[in-house]
Amino acid sequence: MTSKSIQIYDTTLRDGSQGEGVSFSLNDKLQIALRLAESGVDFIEGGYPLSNEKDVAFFEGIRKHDLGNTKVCAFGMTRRRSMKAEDDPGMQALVAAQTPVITVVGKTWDYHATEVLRVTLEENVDMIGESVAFLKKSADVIYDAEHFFDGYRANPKYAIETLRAAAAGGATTMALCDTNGGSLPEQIAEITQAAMEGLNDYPDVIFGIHCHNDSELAVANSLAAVDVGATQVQGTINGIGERCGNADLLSVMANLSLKKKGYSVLGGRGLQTLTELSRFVYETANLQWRTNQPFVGQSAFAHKGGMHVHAINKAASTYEHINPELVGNERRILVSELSGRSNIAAIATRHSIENDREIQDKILSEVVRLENQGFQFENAGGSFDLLIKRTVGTFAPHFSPIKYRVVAGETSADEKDVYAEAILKIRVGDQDCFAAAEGHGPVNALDSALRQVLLPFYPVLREMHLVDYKVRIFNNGSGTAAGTRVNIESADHDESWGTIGVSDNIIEASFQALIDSVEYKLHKDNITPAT
Ligand SMILES: CC(=O)SCCNC(=O)CCNC(=O)[C@H](O)C(C)(C)COP(=O)(O)OP(=O)(O)OC[C@H]1O[C@@H](n2cnc3c(N)ncnc32)[C@H](O)[C@@H]1OP(=O)(O)O
Ligand SMILES: CC(=O)C(=O)O
Repeated sequence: MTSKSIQIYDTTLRDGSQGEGVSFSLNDKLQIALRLAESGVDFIEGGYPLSNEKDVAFFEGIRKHDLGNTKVCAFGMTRRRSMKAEDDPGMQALVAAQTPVITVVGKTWDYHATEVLRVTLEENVDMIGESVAFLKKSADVIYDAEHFFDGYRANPKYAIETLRAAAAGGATTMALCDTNGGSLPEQIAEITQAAMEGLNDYPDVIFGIHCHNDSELAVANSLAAVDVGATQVQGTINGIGERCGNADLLSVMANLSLKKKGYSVLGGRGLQTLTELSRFVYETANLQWRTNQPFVGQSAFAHKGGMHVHAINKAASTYEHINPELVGNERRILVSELSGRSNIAAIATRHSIENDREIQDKILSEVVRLENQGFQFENAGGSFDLLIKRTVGTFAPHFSPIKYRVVAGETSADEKDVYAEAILKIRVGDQDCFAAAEGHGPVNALDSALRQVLLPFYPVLREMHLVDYKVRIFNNGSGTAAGTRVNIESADHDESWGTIGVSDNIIEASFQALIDSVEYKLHKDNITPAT
């Protein structure tokens, strides 16, 4: 059976940028557009040229790149009331963007026409028809029917009349928008079908769907529209966008390709780039990853419960709806107080303890004991690795701390210059070594002092650096004072690893995490301890 190709219309750079906390630079926009084109999306809505200079510059910049089959669209609204289309600055800006496709949004809900635009219903229809006809002289036109589903429920005849005006003006695609994100899948299906019937004398017009996620249904609603014949889905990468966001195109594409029968996206190319694309957009937008994001999230295939891991080790499909590799993601096994032996065995294969139930039990009880004190090993793979080595008896310390002192304060009341100094005594081999260092803060000073002492013995430590430092205050439930948990993320050229420290004292917790981070590096590189 040949599959039906569904066009993927990405509006990360326009509707996505309307999400709270999202602000793309010009370079971010260009980089994301190039990345989207590499993945093979059909359309990239690059921005709103009437809105700001950055979006104008984006259209100038992106023209210099070959995007293959991907088409760039400029976005704008229909002409203003009481104005000819050709005189409207918004229309002129759209044409000046010189894109092969222009997407123009119009009002389809009678209430919006009269209450928001303050025009008669007839003038709104004229605004739509005339705007599309004017733009059509320069580019293909996609018509975004704003509030189509609410509009149809309020006044079906009028909503269809607005679509017909766009079709008569020459729009090739009717993108039906659930702008307020309040519709249910069955409503989307029924109203999309009604729209198609209302335009059945325009057989070349295709239908698209543009859903917002206010009812947490944007992906389901997009799929419902496809079920009844929509052949274009609009959305954003990671679902970023106005209010609760847009349909997450990553989930839409994965569901269409892997779950629903008979559809293909991205020209039939594999979906293995989706996870990387998701992370690229998060990083570029400087947004926190949504770890439990379906398909592409870090936790999407992370298994924690002991019974789950036990089953996964026998057959992955017992607790996985798809093979994570299909979307470029990976399986992760977590270790915690909820673990059974299976978690330990699965995660510790490189320690050759898969079949040693006694050692597995010992490790497990050590994990439970430490988690009781506030440790968490889910994001501290480096510390967990050392815990296994210590339990198995293969841990060989490369140094032992004897004492440290950290001082922090202000240099002068006037300048308010904050300083931190650390003094450290540690034993390396048979030598007691001292170091003193300054830093931007107490942890930075300690790190510098530690490196000062250790580098002459272990030059390989030059390769590693700290990537992230997180502090969490927790109450361990014992009724005593709150504890401090410090997580450090370190990296070298080929790996990153997390370590953890827990104490009543933030400096002590940080020092523990620092020590583990250095020991992990030295162990993983098989560096022999100095004598
Ligand atoms: C559903 C969507 O997401 S649509 C996209 C929404 N995105 C954005 O708004 C981001 C970009 N927007 C902007 O930069 C600005 O709002 C601009 C440049 C478009 C307009 O700015 P301003 O001229 O200062 O107007 P403002 O934003 O206050 O109001 C919108 C104007 O557009 C009119 N308008 C709104 N929708 C339409 C439409 N579909 N067709 C014609 N006019 C419209 C409104 O009536 C109002 O005009 P008025 O002040 O004469 O009544
Ligand atoms: C066009 C658009 O973004 C909307 O109606 O939601």
